Amino acid sequence: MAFVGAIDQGTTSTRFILFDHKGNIAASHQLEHTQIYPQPGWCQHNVEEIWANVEVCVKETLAKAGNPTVAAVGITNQRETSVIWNRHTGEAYHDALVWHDMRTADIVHHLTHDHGINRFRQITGLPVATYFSAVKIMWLLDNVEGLREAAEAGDAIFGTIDTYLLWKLSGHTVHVTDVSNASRTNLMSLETQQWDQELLDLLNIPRSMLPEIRSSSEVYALGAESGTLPNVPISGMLGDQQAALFGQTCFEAGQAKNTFGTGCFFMMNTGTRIIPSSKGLLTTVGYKLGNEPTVFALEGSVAVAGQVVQWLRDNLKIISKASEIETLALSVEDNGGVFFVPAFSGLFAPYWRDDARGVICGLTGYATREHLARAALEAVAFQVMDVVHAMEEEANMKLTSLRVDGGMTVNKTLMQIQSNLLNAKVICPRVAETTALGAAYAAGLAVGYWKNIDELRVNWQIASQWDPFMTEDDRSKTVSQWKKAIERTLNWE
Ligand SMILES: Nc1ncnc2c1ncn2[C@@H]1O[C@H](COP(=O)(O)OP(=O)(O)O)[C@@H](O)[C@H]1O
Ligand SMILES: O=P(O)(O)OC[C@H](O)CO
Repeated sequence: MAFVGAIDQGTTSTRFILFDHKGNIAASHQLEHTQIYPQPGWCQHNVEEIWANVEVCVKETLAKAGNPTVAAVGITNQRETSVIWNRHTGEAYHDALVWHDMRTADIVHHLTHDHGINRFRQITGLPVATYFSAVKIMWLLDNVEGLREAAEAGDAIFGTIDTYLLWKLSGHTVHVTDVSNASRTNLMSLETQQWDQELLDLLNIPRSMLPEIRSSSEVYALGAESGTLPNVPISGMLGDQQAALFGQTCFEAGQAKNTFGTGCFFMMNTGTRIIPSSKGLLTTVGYKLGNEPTVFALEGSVAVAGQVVQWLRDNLKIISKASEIETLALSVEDNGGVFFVPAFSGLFAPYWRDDARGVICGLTGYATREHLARAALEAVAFQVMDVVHAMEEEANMKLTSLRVDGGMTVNKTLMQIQSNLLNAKVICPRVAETTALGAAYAAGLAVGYWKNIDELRVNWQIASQWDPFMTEDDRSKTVSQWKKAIERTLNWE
């Protein structure tokens, strides 16, 4: 029996998962990698460590499954995270700058002041922010000695993590990205789906260092003969949030999902229409299957979700493992008046305020670590509520149900809080690994393992569902306190 594999290279960990034709998981292996924090607000990853983890995850998964036939492999990845390496030696010039790294705040202020953000939004669908790759490339070119010269000479090449992994898997030959990842760089025109020369000139980024932009589902390369996936077609690439949208089979305009991982990412399929946002959402590429028309999406990105649980564990040490947050939160009736806005990387959608910093407010002598744990979970749900409300205003509709996935969905208390705040059903599918599944689907479609998307629709089934129970009065009181807490984060930096 043949399987389709997916490499899911996330912010905190890397997985390789084998799926069968029904979308069931046959085997998987996962490894965490080091988060390097050289200064407050900075975060970088060692791409050699990530690549080593990919190789181990692939080997271990294949061994667990008894070394089966692999029909195709897809790649899905933390998006925007940027690395530049030497095309001859393969060595990275610097650790990858992670999507939530804020070292580029000055570049952003300069660009916003001098050029305004509207031109970027018009062309790429994104505001100028520390989040996207363009300013990370500029920082690397300006701060790593000799790098600009190497880039201009054609020796240094850029990639998001999809591109880097494909380049490694192909035996250092193929330098390609997919249109969903390219749409997160702030350098790609949504209209042409090519790099935009006006923006490249403005930012002084040499075009020759950028990968070729291709669809999300086609054979890009065969795994190198000497590698861990010899001659296996690498035939799907999607940014991880777009992969989750695809894995959740949100194929129709209006269908939406929210992924609860390190951050939270709400995304709604908008069909073949590019819908500009006036409410602080991102207009982005959903996916493109081979030669079919590109499908677009609107996204609400929240920088800190599961990361706040890691922070309570690693920095405050009030829990020793992530699951303990639920036990603590459940041991109190409510948040005891405590509100926690984890604006560790400023605030992303719908606010886009890099001057914001985290606050814990409403503290009295009554507050305990249990209340803080509850406030942390509520913060995740409030942030998702904010982006959903922005989407509802933008699209003039009310969301009645939300498909969810990601590592935090094991937390049933969070799912119930989310349902209450949204006043909508929250639905978790049978296969919770929707990100990897989406990449596997893209890869399998390209090689005919699945014939069409109708074959994928039947694989999506409900595993659990949460219905709201909260009075409108209680909801509006707590939401208005959350808004006051948000106000207190602003104008800090
Ligand atoms: N029981 C839990 N309750 C709350 N958060 C959890 C729980 N288990 C894991 N998490 C959080 O989920 C996140 C991992 O989710 P995952 O989808 O694997 O993230 P990513 O793809 O961003 O690496 C971590 O930030 C972790 O703190
Ligand atoms: O790896 P995740 O799940 O934290 O996702 C990160 C996003 O792709 C950042 O845009």
